[in-house]
Amino acid sequence: MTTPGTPTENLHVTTFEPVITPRELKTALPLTARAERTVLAARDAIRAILHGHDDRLLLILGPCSIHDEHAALDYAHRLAHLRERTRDRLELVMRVYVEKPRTTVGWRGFLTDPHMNGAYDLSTGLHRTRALMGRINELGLPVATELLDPFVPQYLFDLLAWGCLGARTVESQTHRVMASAVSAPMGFKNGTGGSVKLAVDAITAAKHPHAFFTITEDARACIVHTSGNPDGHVILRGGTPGPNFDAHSVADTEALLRAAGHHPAILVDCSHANSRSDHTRQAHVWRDVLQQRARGTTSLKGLMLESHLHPGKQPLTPAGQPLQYGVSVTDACLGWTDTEALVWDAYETLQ
Ligand SMILES: O=C[C@H](O)[C@H](O)COP(=O)(O)O
Ligand SMILES: C=C(OP(=O)(O)O)C(=O)O
Repeated sequence: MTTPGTPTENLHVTTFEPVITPRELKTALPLTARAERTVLAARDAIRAILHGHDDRLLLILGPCSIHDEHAALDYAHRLAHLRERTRDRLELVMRVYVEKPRTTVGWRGFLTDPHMNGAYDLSTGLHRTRALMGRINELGLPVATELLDPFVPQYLFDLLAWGCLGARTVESQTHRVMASAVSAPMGFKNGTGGSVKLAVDAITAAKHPHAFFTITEDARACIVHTSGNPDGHVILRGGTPGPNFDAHSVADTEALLRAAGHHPAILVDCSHANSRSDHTRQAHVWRDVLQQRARGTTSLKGLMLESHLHPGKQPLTPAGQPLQYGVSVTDACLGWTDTEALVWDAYETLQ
């Protein structure tokens, strides 16, 4: 649909394109009874871990970004199997990140650009993402993702066990008020500059009631009033000054959370600035945090790992050229063999 030109508006808009409504998408790809059980049980388990009623560890593992459903399901089958074998001590959830926040520009994720060619076929991205998240939940494996576009939750978030605001949006009021409406527990990353206070402020903001513009199930513009999200927690991911997974940083974070009146619940992201963007260093971060937890730091509730079927990353190839199977196209990831070994390390540490 091209835009009518007027002298004062839409000067930089090329097209408006109609999109399916949330209700139509959910009718085409409904939440099945099995998937609903996965979502509800995982949300309860994660809340219990965060609030100290369950002393298992929350592990959020998976690719930096989804770009290929087959590889994602291959990974999901393996993780679902591992989840079953470790569930007495660990709560395993899969990272299904489909919208990527970029520092400047770059591929913006499977939902936004599913053909990876700059066509921005968001309608197909929505369908394929909902289908994929549904199938992963059907395996009994809960889904975690980052909230980026304010309209996307209406289409997908009945399938979500855990959500987060990333380091680039944690200070954004738009995203904080959106988080206040999310039914799942929400993690808040420290800012890219390293400020943990931004994450603590985001927890405070998201815990409060808010009102904001969004769309209904039938895609009518509306104002939604929220009651606030009571399950916010900090994710330490390091920042410009360096990593922040060490015992001092964890103690400082705990103090900030308590001072703001929040339950001290902290996850550590082993990737990003905590690994200095070297995927192989994630193992060191993981083991260090497990040792802190074993020494009695109970505010450490879980870990996040960027992990795929095969280690490393690959550049996006020119159109038509095949990509390597199961290798990240965004941040470098650990491969499956190392991932499995780290999960068993966590299992043994929690003995
Ligand atoms: O997690 C992924 C990346 O770190 C994030 O999307 C930023 O990527 P960029 O700095 O390569 O744009
Ligand atoms: C973008 C991500 O992380 P951060 O917001 O910490 O950079 C991510 O986890 O994919």
